[in-house]
Amino acid sequence: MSRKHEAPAPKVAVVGAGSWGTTFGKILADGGASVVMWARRPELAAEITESKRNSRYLSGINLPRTMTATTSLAEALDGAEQVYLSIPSQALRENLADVKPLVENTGAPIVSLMKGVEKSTGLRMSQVIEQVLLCDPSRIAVASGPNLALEIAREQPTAAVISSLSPETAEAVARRARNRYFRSFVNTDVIGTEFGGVLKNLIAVAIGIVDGVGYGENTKASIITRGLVEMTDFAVAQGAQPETLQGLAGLGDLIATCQSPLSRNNTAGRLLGQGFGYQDVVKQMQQTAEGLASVAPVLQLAREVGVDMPIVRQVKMVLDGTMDPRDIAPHLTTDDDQPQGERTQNDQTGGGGALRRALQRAFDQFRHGGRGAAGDRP
Ligand SMILES: NC(=O)C1=CN([C@@H]2O[C@H](COP(=O)(O)OP(=O)(O)OC[C@H]3O[C@@H](n4cnc5c(N)ncnc54)[C@H](O)[C@@H]3O)[C@@H](O)[C@H]2O)C=CC1
Ligand SMILES: O=C(CO)COP(=O)(O)O
Repeated sequence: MSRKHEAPAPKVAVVGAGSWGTTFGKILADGGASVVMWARRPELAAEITESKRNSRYLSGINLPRTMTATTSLAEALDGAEQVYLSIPSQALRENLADVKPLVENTGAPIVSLMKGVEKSTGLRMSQVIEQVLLCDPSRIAVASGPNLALEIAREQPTAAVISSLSPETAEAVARRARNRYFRSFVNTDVIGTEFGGVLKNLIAVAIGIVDGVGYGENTKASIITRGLVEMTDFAVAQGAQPETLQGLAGLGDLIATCQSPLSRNNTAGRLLGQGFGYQDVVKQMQQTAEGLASVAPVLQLAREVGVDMPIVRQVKMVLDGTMDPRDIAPHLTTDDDQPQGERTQNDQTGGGGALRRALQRAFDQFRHGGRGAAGDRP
């Protein structure tokens, strides 16, 4: 009996073989793609290719047979239909210089899986990609959401958001990045989607700190709730749509990261709360905790748009060693003695926020041919 001719699996590339890059590679492979990872270390590339394992970052997980890895960036990117980037945010720019000539003429979507801002510039990862690759922003997408790598690697059902200024790009990526345990929604609010991922890390550090101190659920719920207000105020002032912060990339990721011991940001905060200094915490962390490097640039951006972020400010003071971790809670909302309303600063501008949102929405609809921008759409 002759075998039916099957179309070859489309090739996708993932740059960075840490916990998230490898997990995302598995998501893509389980969704039907042929995945080539780029790893820095030859022994890790060999382990992924030959043993279908990444024991350092994903202990106990079997990887699909359609996943391989190489230390050659050219080999990884050659013929890739989509390119996913998953390295620490502070290392993106230097790595993109090598990626640039290999993707210049391909038109393949470039997808950021990262959740940090560049310390030296305050730029989001999609902005760094656009700046270094000099590519059309409609080629760039970002993925975010409540996505703790190890849970997904264990195939626990999870949702994410893929965001791009181009709905077509977002949809193409979302179609590739889905399988029986992973569902991708789409939106066009790149600013909100990216900042959701960056900002929840900072609140997760705060939660870790109060956990380390030994405070309980009231303190943590207060920080999570007021943290979401801070996240929304900040992101909206940067041009995000508030709905995005209520979705998977905001509230969803905030919940997951703040309550999971798997979170590295949460873990780093807990060590700070237990009394370890910043340098000791960095030494003890085996994996990337993006929040630590994002605190200063986020506060700088907040100052520039006149948004107060009391929780993030206190995290910085703990990191700097100028605040005892036990003092973080009394300053939850403000140093001001005056009682404050619970609403966001955005709402307290007497309708200015609503007006800005309406204008932004109208602008986005115009830009995207009458289609709405925000909201996690399946
Ligand atoms: N682990 C998770 O659950 C999730 C992580 N993310 C984001 O994914 C990004 C990557 O994080 P993870 O994979 O978790 O970190 P990780 O610490 O597990 O792995 C980082 C990877 O980057 C490589 N790397 C380190 N420095 C490098 C450099 N200078 N140049 C090139 N490669 C370098 C490491 O060798 C490693 O393969 C971060 O922005 C993180 O916020 C997003 C969602 C979930
Ligand atoms: O982004 C994440 C979950 O969505 C992972 O959080 P951590 O980087 O704190 O581990």
